[in-house]
Amino acid sequence: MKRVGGKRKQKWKTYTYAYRHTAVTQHGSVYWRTASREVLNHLPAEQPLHIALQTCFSISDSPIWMDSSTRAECHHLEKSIGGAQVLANITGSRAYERFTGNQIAKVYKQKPKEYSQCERISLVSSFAASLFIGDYAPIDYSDGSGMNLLDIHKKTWDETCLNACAPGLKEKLGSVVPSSSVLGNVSSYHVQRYGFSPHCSVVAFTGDNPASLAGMRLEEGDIAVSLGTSDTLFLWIKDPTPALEGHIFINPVHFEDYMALLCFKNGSLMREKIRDNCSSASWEEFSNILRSTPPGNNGHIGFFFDVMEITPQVVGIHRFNAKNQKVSEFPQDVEVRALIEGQFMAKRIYAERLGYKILPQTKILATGGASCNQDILQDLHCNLQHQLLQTL
Ligand SMILES: Nc1ncnc2c1ncn2[C@@H]1O[C@H](COP(=O)(O)OP(=O)(O)O)[C@@H](O)[C@H]1O
Ligand SMILES: O=C(CO)[C@@H](O)[C@H](O)COP(=O)(O)O
Repeated sequence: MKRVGGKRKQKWKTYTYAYRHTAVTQHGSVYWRTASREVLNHLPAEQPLHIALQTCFSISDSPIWMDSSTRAECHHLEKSIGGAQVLANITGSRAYERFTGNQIAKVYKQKPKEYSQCERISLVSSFAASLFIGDYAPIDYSDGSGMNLLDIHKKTWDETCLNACAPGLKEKLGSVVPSSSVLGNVSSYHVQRYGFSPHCSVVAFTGDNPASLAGMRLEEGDIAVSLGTSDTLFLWIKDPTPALEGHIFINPVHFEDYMALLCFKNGSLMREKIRDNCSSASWEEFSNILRSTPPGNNGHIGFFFDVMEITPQVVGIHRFNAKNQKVSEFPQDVEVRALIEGQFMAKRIYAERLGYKILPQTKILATGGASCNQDILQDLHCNLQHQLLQTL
């Protein structure tokens, strides 16, 4: 809403903001082929985007956050900057395989021709914004913090990190802007083809986790848990202390502040696997089991990492009985409870290890696909032992 008119004659004029649907997966990268800007600037209203843009990408399979094949590039980046902690102090995170700088370094190494044919690299968020404004959209501070390239204090690209990843990267990345920046109006393509108002403003797009922090109106002291494909835990902080575990991003609401985030890769896909094995592929049955088994699981505990976990870096399924003996399987109902309790216990332990305090007044807010499941939420509540608000 924007107020127009003088003090006496106040009117409120409503603008449509293409703002609500800006939450996209973090860390993924899109490689625009040379001369694509021209195409983007003059999209023909009679063509769908996938036809109009079909020649615009120099890499056809864009890497996404689930890729963990860049260990060598991570080592190289940390070595170039003086170590993992130095990198974390500058960019908010030690080198992570899914972080975009390392993904770009791999593209440059394995596909140098395609890299040189690329004039612009977008994140998934700035890519989506580009489609709306009909031009290359800048990367926003918050999502840009998930690249191992941005100095989160100076809010500029770090030259040493850029040079360690690939040549000519600064030009290909363009500028970075605060996450709440208005980028411009929606392009004529959207006005003509989809009937958008030509006055519709486009705000910078950002990653799903920063957008959740903004959308959930998180206050200092609150903790948010996202139960999507990945599980994440994040909070609003003022004084960042980057560590070798977890991430610090620039805050999407107040860019002088920060957000701390922990990411767990074995989230919903792991729960789906146990649901399929132990509760006839039914969430209802899964919930029945959670309701009919006691908190604490009579001392049985399990850690389930189907794929290499991010926090902590381990893989495999590890079950322990009440006598703390490692066992190879559990009865199905014990397995379901062990999974959920193990996942939420890990969140609490890792959050506390990083110094995040869960106080009596702390609100725990849950979002993401699995937050529609009251029984999973109940367990989250038991494990974090505080007031729980479900927001989406
Ligand atoms: N009733 C439910 N109980 C538990 N998990 C659910 C339920 N419904 C959906 N989910 C999970 O939500 C996940 C999708 O979450 P979502 O936030 O949409 O994903 P993303 O983070 O990729 O956008 C699915 O993988 C599914 O396992
Ligand atoms: O890698 C991270 C956060 O650092 C993930 O949380 C991605 O942002 C993907 O999220 P979903 O697929 O779970 O939405």
